[in-house]
Amino acid sequence: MGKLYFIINPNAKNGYSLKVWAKVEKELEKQKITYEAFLTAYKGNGAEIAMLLAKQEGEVSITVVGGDGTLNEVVNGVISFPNVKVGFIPAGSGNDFARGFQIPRDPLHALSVLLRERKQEPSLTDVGKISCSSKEDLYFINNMGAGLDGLISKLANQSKMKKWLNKFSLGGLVYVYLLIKEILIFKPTDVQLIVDDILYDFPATWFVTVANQPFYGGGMQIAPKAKTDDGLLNIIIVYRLSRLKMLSVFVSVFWGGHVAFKEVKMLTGREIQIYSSTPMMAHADGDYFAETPLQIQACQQVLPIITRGIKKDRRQKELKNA
Ligand SMILES: Nc1ncnc2c1ncn2[C@@H]1O[C@H](COP(=O)(O)OP(=O)(O)OP(=O)(O)O)[C@@H](O)[C@H]1O
Repeated sequence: MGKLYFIINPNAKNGYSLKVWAKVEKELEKQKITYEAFLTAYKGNGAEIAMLLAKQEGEVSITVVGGDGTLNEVVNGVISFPNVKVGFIPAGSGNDFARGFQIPRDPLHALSVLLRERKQEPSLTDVGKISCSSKEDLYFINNMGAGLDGLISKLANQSKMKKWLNKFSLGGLVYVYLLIKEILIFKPTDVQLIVDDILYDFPATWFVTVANQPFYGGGMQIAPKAKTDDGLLNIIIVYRLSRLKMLSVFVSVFWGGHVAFKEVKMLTGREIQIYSSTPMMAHADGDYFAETPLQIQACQQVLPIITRGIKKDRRQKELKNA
């Protein structure tokens, strides 16, 4: 069993992460568990710390205390090191990873699952790899999106209102506000997708989301059928619909009802190319990344993670098929 490392984003959810970490640290000391902790100092530092830790010989466990953005950094830092297992204690404002991988929201409960599960074989999760001409490849563990959601990620991350609302645990409202505002002015564009060598044309497209797990944007079920270890990415395309209907699609995403709209197309695939008539902004795990054109590839079961979620899902499937 490798040494336990923690990477904490002290700014996640406006410093709420430090309260979470204080609870976790107290419990680790109570249980006399050896660990080492690092606070990130700036954006991108989580990936650097994770990569340095990963370069050690033997098995290493790195647990993120923060939000999905810091987790994304750590995933990118360790992706080429199979000796690293990644854990997560949710302390951010969105926490979609925790939802999708069944990690408890309560810090001490999440820690007890982590301490138990790290003694077991890790679960292997798929991740997506995004390539484009202007930047290095970037991996995502939850989802990526191009179009309206990419634009909103960019605006939300720059927003002063999000910081202020986070003080009252209401940071998520910024996304709702930006979404309603942008729905009124956003200009949809024509999109061509190539999914596993098949070409699809989507006129007047609002967004294309590529998901590895069901949850997105702080609890919306964008891809209700997504599985994290099937080697497939779930693609959701929302196109050719009025601004008013776009609003109803958005509301219905909270319970996964958007799949019933004829303007919402669901596909699955391993290799996806996104082209658009005008460039679409894209995010990876909620952080703005680049613009279209983009290539996305599913990487099957490449990342060991410490969670009970995938194994529980698989056991249920095996029981159903027995
Ligand atoms: N010390 C730091 N200073 C500034 N930015 C940081 C730091 N550490 C991490 N980041 C970046 O801050 C962004 C947000 O972090 P994180 O996701 O952990 O918290 P959050 O926004 O509160 O939660 P969520 O992503 O779940 O909404 C990420 O893009 C991450 O890369």
